[in-house]
Formats: sequence, structure tokens, C-alpha cells
Amino acid sequence: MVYKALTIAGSDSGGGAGIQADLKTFQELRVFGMSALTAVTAQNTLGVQGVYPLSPEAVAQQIESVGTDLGADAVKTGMLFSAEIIEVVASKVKQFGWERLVVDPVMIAKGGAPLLQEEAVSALKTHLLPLSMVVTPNIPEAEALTGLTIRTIEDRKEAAKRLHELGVKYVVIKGGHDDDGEETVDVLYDGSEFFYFTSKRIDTKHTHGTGCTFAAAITAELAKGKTVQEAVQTAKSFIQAAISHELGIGHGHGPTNHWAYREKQAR
Ligand SMILES: Nc1ncnc2c1ncn2[C@@H]1O[C@H](COP(=O)(O)OP(=O)(O)O)[C@@H](O)[C@H]1O
Ligand SMILES: Cc1ncc(COP(=O)(O)OP(=O)(O)O)c(N)n1
Repeated sequence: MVYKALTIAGSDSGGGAGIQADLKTFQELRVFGMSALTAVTAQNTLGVQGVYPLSPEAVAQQIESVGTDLGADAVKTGMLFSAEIIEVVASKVKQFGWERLVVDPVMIAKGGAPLLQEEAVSALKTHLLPLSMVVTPNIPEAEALTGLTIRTIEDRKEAAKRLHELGVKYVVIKGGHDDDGEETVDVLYDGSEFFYFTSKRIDTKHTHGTGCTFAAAITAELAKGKTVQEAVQTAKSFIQAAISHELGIGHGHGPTNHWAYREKQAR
């Protein structure tokens, strides 16, 4: 069986985040990866040097090409840049009836560069979140989407409930930005229960692209027909391996190691 996943996201020339991280993750999890580019970024481990969005028509046409021929078992969105792009993505998701949709609401790169226009946050809430099966905000993104200030796990639970009310079936609020304590905890809410995915916090500066990689792993597992709980568990193990076995490349915040999980499984 060939499982297929489509990522709709921006290109990271440095290869650690964006489309590149997504396709590497799909491949490592034995899922055929396809892409629709929303923007080209000139980016490396030191930061984002340039952002060049594509036209909404170009984004729509790429999705159309994939949807009318290959099809997709699951779809992920990453950097969407503008309200116009969000609207065409939402309309194509509806057109092709894609239900296994993972929305990683990328807003700002770790170095501080904006990857989503501020006025596009409300388009994300109105047009895309109601269509999504899973949304995977980090803490600042969950704050921007809900208007809440998030300090504690209870705050994250409240934010998850608010996002669920927008129509998202499963909300995962990631804990990478909560650097208190020895563990990172990702909180999953399915509309009635909370589940916690915990791992040892790794002390490293090489975490560029963790969010993209984590959401891409969820997407790959959903493409195979796994449940959301199973998919999040695999994604947590995948990202833990990718962060622990750092590559140490570049002069700044380096990428994670996308082949570490496979090598660990093979041992
Ligand atoms: N230092 C770390 N050690 C272990 N896991 C981490 C670390 N930083 C992030 N993660 C994990 O990586 C994934 C992405 O989290 P996060 O960094 O919050 O996202 P983003 O890249 O979108 O800001 C989550 O599963 C989180 O728990
Ligand atoms: C093209 C592109 N898309 C998304 C991101 C953000 O990726 P993320 O996984 O959140 O990693 P950091 O930028 O926070 O390291 C990006 N940088 N570029």
C-alpha cells in the first residue's frame, strides 16, 4: 500500500523547517510526500533573510494538480503567509473533501521573522481551523489564536478548549516554549479528555524546524490510517530522536536530525 501526504507550506532553503522538513519526515515514515509551495524563504540556521510569497493562484493550481491526479490520504499546512492564501487553501480542502487535515499555525520563526501576516490570524480561525482534524500550535501561537496568556498547564487546557470550540476536532498545544523543568509536555484535547505526551527536555540550541517536523509526523501517521493519539505518540518519539541526535550543522540554531528515528528503530 502506498500512503500519500500533501504539505502546503513555505520553502526553507536551509532544509530544517517548512516543506523540506515535511517531505523528509514523510519519507522517513514511509509515506509518499507531495507539496504545494506558498512562499520561498531565504533562510538558514542564523535566521530568515528573505520571504517571497507566491500568488494565491499559484498555490491553488499546485493543490489542484495534486488533488485531481494523485490524491492525498492526509494533508498538512504550515507557513501560509496571507489571508488570501488561507482562503484558497480552505476552498481546495473543501473541494477535495480532505478530512485528515493537520494545521500547524506557523506565525513567527524562532529567530523572530514573521511568516504569517498579522491580519491573517483571523482568516486562519474563520476559514481553516473549522476544517481541520488536528491543530498544533506552540504556546505563543495558542496565545495569538485565543487571546489568552499561557503560563501553566491549566492555561493550556483552557486554550485547547477555546480552539476546539472553533471546530477543530483535536488540539495539540506543544510545550517546547515552556522551558521550566526537566520535561517537555504536549497536551492533546479531543473535546472531552486531555492526554499528555511527555519527554525529557533536551538542552540544545539545535531545534530549528521542530514544530514542522512534529506536525509532519502526525500527518504521515494519519495518512496510514492511525488514530490521532497513535499519530501524536509516534510524532513525539520522532521529534525526540530528531532533537537528541543533533547534526550540529550551520552557525546558529541548527536543524533536527530527520533520519534519527529510523536508525533508532533499526537498531
Ligand atoms: N528542547 C526540547 N527537548 C525535547 N523536546 C522538545 C524540545 N523543544 C521542542 N520539543 C518538542 O518539539 C515539538 C515542537 O515543539 P515546539 O518547539 O513548541 O514547536 P515550534 O517549533 O512550533 O515552536 C514538541 O513535541 C515539543 O515537545
Ligand atoms: C518556511 C518555514 N516554515 C515554517 C517555519 C517555522 O518552523 P518551526 O518548525 O516552527 O521552526 P522554527 O522556525 O521555530 O525553528 C520556518 N522557519 N520556515
